[in-house]
Parts: sequence; C-alpha cells; structure tokens
Amino acid sequence: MVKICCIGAGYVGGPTMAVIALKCPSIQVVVVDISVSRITAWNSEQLPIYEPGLEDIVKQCRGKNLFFSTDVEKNVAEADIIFVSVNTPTKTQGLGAGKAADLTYWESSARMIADVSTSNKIVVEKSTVPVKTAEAIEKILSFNSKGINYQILSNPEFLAEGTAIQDLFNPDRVLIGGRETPDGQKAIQTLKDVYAHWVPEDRIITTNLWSAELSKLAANAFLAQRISSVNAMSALCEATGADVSQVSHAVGKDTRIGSKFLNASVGFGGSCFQKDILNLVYICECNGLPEVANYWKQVIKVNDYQKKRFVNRVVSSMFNTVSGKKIAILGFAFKKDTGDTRETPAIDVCKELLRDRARLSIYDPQVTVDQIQRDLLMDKFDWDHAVHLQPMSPSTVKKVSIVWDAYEAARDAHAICILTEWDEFKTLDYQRIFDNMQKPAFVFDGRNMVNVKKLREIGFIVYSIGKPLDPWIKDMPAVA
Ligand SMILES: NC(=O)c1ccc[n+]([C@@H]2O[C@H](COP(=O)([O-])OP(=O)(O)OC[C@H]3O[C@@H](n4cnc5c(N)ncnc54)[C@H](O)[C@@H]3O)[C@@H](O)[C@H]2O)c1
Ligand SMILES: O=c1ccn([C@@H]2O[C@H](COP(=O)(O)OP(=O)(O)O[C@H]3O[C@H](CO)[C@@H](O)[C@H](O)[C@H]3O)[C@@H](O)[C@H]2O)c(=O)[nH]1
Repeated sequence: MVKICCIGAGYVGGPTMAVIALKCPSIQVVVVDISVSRITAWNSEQLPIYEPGLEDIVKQCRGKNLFFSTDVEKNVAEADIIFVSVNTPTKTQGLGAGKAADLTYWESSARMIADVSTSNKIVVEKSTVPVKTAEAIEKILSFNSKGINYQILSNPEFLAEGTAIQDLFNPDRVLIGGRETPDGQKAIQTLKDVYAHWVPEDRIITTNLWSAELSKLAANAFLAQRISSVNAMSALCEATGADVSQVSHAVGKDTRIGSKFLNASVGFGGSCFQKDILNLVYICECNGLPEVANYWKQVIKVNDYQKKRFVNRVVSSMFNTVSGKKIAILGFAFKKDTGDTRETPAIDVCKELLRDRARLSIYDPQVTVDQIQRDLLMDKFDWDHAVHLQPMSPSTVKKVSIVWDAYEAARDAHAICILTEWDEFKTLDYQRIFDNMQKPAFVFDGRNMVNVKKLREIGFIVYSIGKPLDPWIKDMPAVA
C-alpha cells in the first residue's frame, strides 16, 4: 500500500488529503501537524475549517485510509510520498521584510524529513514557494541524506476557499514539476498515478521544477490583476456615470478576455493573493528586474486604494464624521462560504473606521468573536505566523460589538457596510432594517449585491462600488 504523509493540516493539507483518500482507497493518507488543537479538531465532530462538502468526505474516510496525527516524525518516516503543505507567510522582520516569503516552517520540515527518514522519499512542494525553493530543499536533504534518494516535486495547489472540494474534484489542471532526470521523471509518474485515480490525463500537466513553482505565483498574480483592473475601472465609473457591472459584462463577453473574476469589490482578500504577489515582486527585484517588480506592485497598490476609497466614501457621505456613530458591518470573512479572515478587506475597513472613532457592530455567520477581536488587534502579516507570535488572549477592542444576527447589528445604526457576499444578505428584510436605523440611513455595499433601486425606494442612501452615485453621495466627494 502506498503511504502518503502530508505535513500541515491547514486549509490546503486537510481538504486535499481528504479528497486523495476518498478517490484512492488503496492509498493510506496521514495528515500531520505540530498544532495539537488543529489535529484534535480534525479528529472531532467540529472540523477546524469550514468548507462546503468537506465534513462528509472526512466522515467517510477518517479511520479507514485517512488519519490525522501529531506524531509527525513517525508518519514522515513511514511514508513513500511526503506532501509539505505548511504556511509560507510574508517575512515580518529582517532581509526582505514585508515582501519575501518566510520559509522557516518549510525549512524546518525539510530538516525534520532528513533527520527521520530511513527509506527513499518523494517530497512534494504543496505550499506556495518562491521559484527555486526546490533547489534549496534538495540541498538540505542531500547534505543530510545518509544514502537516501530524495526526489523533489513541485505540485502547487490551485483550490480556492469556499469551493475547495469542487475545485479538487474537478481541477482545471494539476501541475507537477520535477527534475528532467530518469529518477525525476519516475517520481513525476508516481504522483501522476495518484491524481489519475480521478483527474483526466490531459489535465495533468508536467513541467520542469522552476516552471511549476513560478506558474503558481503567476496564476495568482494574473487573477489578482483582473480584480485590480476592474476595481480601478470602478473608480472611473463612479466619476463618469458608467456602471461597472455593465462594463465588465461587455468586456467579459470578449472570449479572449472571459467573464470570470471581473466583479468589482471593496478589494481582494485571502491568505494568498497579496502574499504571493509581494513574493513575486521580491523575486523580480532580486533578479534585477525593477520594472517587472513595479508592474506587479501596482496590483497591490490599487487594492489598497480600493479599500481606502471605500472607507472615504463612508466617512465623507456621513458629513465627514463617524465619531460615536454605530456602523453595522455585515460580513467579515474574505469571501463567502468560508470562516477564513486572513487579509480580509474587512480588517482594513474596520480599523480605518475605528480610527475615525466609529462604533462597530459586526455580524458574520462563520467567523468567531475571538477571531474578529484577534484580527483587529494584530499587526499586518502576523496572522500567518505561529500562534505564539499572535496576541494570545486578545483584550476586547473597545467600540466593537460582535453579534449573531444582521438585524441586531443594524439596530440603531447610522450605516451598514456589506463586506462579504454571504447569500443571506441578499434576502434580508431591508424595510425592517431601515425602520430600526437612525436617519438618514446609509448602505455601503462593498460587494455589489443589494438591489439598489429597491433600497432607494425604501429610503436608504446607497453606495454601490462602481455604480452611478446617489445624488447625496455625489455632492460629498471622497477626498483622501
Ligand atoms: N489557503 C488556500 O486557499 C491556499 C491555496 C493554495 C495554496 N496555498 C498555499 O499552501 C500553503 C499552506 O496554506 P494553508 O492555507 O493551508 O496554511 P495553514 O496555515 O492553514 O496551514 C499550515 C499548517 O502547517 C502547520 N505547520 C507549520 N510548520 C509545521 C511543521 N514544521 N510541522 C508540522 N506542521 C507544521 C501549521 O501548524 C498549520 O496548521 C501556503 O504556502 C499557501 O500559500 C493556500
Ligand atoms: O471577481 C472577483 C473575484 C474575487 N474577488 C475577491 O478576491 C479574493 C480571492 O478570492 P478567490 O480567488 O476566489 O479565493 P482564494 O481562496 O483566495 O483563492 C485564490 O488563491 C488561492 C491560494 O493561492 C489559489 O489557489 C486560488 O486559485 C485563487 O483563486 C476574495 O476576497 C474575493 O472576494 C473579487 O473581489 N472579485
């Protein structure tokens, strides 16, 4: 029986290994992690991450050919294929701080593999890493090899949160990079055989190591670039009376451009886009390519501009002051169908509003009170580091209440900001909400999901990203 061990039981390690276990009953899969609480949760009724469809799969396979364990060394030693799916955050200190990927967790995993291995291994980079990381890992392993043959493969993951299971069941492509030697090609074939249990062969792409590593960064940069492009257009739409939804529909109808990923928003979030583009920028700079670095840097700058622009709209519309005013925040996760808040635009928006002395009442169906408190206290990039580097028992952020109902959040509020596109926000009783709010009552829709016409009929003053402006808002330009 082929034995797979995955180091890192996070948003990638957990779902990908669960799907491999489901699709390959003849393979034994063990997911290991140094975090005892995470492993305990994977072995419990309450999984550590919320992902539609995941619970069913875990329940089907757990205890049969899918196991979660904190016994990292034993399971690594016994495995034939080791996936490394640990976090690769942005460095917060030292050389490359604020840009370069921090490979501390990756390197310690590689050293541990070298320490405990007694048989040949295929080591698979599942984490998103800088191009050429495989070479560094090869060096660590070969300097400590004790005669063991290690083959390193790059197999970046393209799943998106909220649709992870769907993406894993039916991937656009599976990418495997390896050495162009006979041993390298043999290792590629072994991994290909795993995916071939359910992925059609023509969707399994094989490349050299560096192309696979770089393709992951490139794919995320291209995706994020589309959002920054449409968000940049949204500012111009507001200035000219064009409607960004109509513009993206018209643009996306061109089959060369395509319609996906053209929704204007308060900004992209999530643990990957910003981190991976910063990483790409740093790699370009290190390779003496400042023009290329600046090109990609602009994607992040436009994203920051979009978040700032949204807050400016809120404050300027409300007579340039939100001091002491209650503002309801609907949605805190970085997108719907996940409880993940890493780099969510809600953090920046909330922090800015708090700086302007607003009182916030936050509602999200999947994010815990503790997580929101932690996020509002944490410094940039700290979220992706070990727990001991994060505020341990967050003291309550004053002026923030976290409630479990959108109506409660909006009661007596002056304004509502919609920051995550949860489906339930489409069907709220906005008349009831309006009746219980201070007047004038504002809705700032950061996800373009409300029916603007209906809400204006109720009496709301509505701001929707990139849409023709309410006359009220038009007269109050958002100047930074
Ligand atoms: N989240 C996504 O949607 C996504 C998608 C594609 C790729 N990625 C990439 O995959 C990687 C993992 O992302 P994630 O979101 O799953 O991260 P995560 O933080 O949810 O999980 C990483 C896990 O690795 C564990 N870990 C760290 N060092 C360890 C060690 N030495 N031994 C054992 N366990 C260790 C941590 O405790 C943590 O539970 C990152 O490189 C990320 O960029 C993420
Ligand atoms: O038209 C759009 C599409 C997305 N977003 C926002 O962009 C962010 C990222 O969304 P999405 O890409 O769907 O989720 P992620 O889970 O971050 O997935 C991205 O990052 C992963 C980690 O690298 C990759 O594996 C995926 O392919 C890539 O889509 C979220 O805040 C979305 O709300 C928009 O604002 N407009």
